[in-house]
Amino acid sequence: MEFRLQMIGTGSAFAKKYYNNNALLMCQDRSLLIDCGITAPMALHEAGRAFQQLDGILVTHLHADHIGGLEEAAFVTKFSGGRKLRLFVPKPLIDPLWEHSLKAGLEDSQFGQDLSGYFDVVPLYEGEEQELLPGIAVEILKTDHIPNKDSYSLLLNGNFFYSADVKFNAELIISMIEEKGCGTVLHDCQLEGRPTVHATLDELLSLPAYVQEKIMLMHYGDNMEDYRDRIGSMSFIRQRAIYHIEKTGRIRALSD
Ligand SMILES: Nc1ccn([C@@H]2O[C@@H]3COP(=O)(O)O[C@H]3[C@H]2O)c(=O)n1
Ligand SMILES: [Zn+2]
Ligand SMILES: [Zn+2]
Repeated sequence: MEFRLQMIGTGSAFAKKYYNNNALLMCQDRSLLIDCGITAPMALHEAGRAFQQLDGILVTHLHADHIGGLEEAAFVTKFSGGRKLRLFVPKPLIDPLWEHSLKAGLEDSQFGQDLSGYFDVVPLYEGEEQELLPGIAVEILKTDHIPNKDSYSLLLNGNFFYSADVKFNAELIISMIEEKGCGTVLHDCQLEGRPTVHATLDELLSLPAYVQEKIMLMHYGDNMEDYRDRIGSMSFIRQRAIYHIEKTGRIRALSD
């Protein structure tokens, strides 16, 4: 199935010019947010949308640029009288998301003793393709980001790879293209400095050109424009532009 994608933010964790790297997926009249960082409430608002209009939110890992907006999402949907949002969470992250991130703000003896007080929680499991919206399915892939912290990349509709936050892993990227037949790899990117917890630009530039051609870079720093001519055969995905994802997993811009 085809779908549309709009990055409401494309910035690295501490970027100021770009919002947190969070993605809106749209299919028919439904929409789902991949990650909901600190800046997501403002970024969604600027994209002309509100949490109450979403059909769900998916969480890839527990850094604040990916979950820091969930308290607002919970409160505004809970008290707007609308329906609960579906919250798609890899199973191992469900308890820590509540206990270590959201409980302090959301625990309420009347309204919320756990995540289910605010969201319809849908656990995601490795090795299973699960439907997020009619027309959009996901398989979560546990990937390496921070030692001993669970973090997941996403394979959407079997042929669109969304890295979320991950260290460079050439085998993973190449297998997504060669074995899964991915039309697009949307990858996080640390533009400068030595490798720490993200793929660096230099590491991604070590990939063969036919692989780079399928890579779009996200989660970049405020100085992204300085790198426009230094990204080989890759390209940058643009904040707030709307893209069409074809049945083949290939991406094409629909708007600026
Ligand atoms: N071991 C770590 C852990 C975190 N960090 C920085 O903190 C950010 C948290 O969000 P992120 O998007 O995963 O990017 C992380 C690094 O910039 C880092 O540089 N090294
Ligand atoms: Zn991040
Ligand atoms: Zn992270």
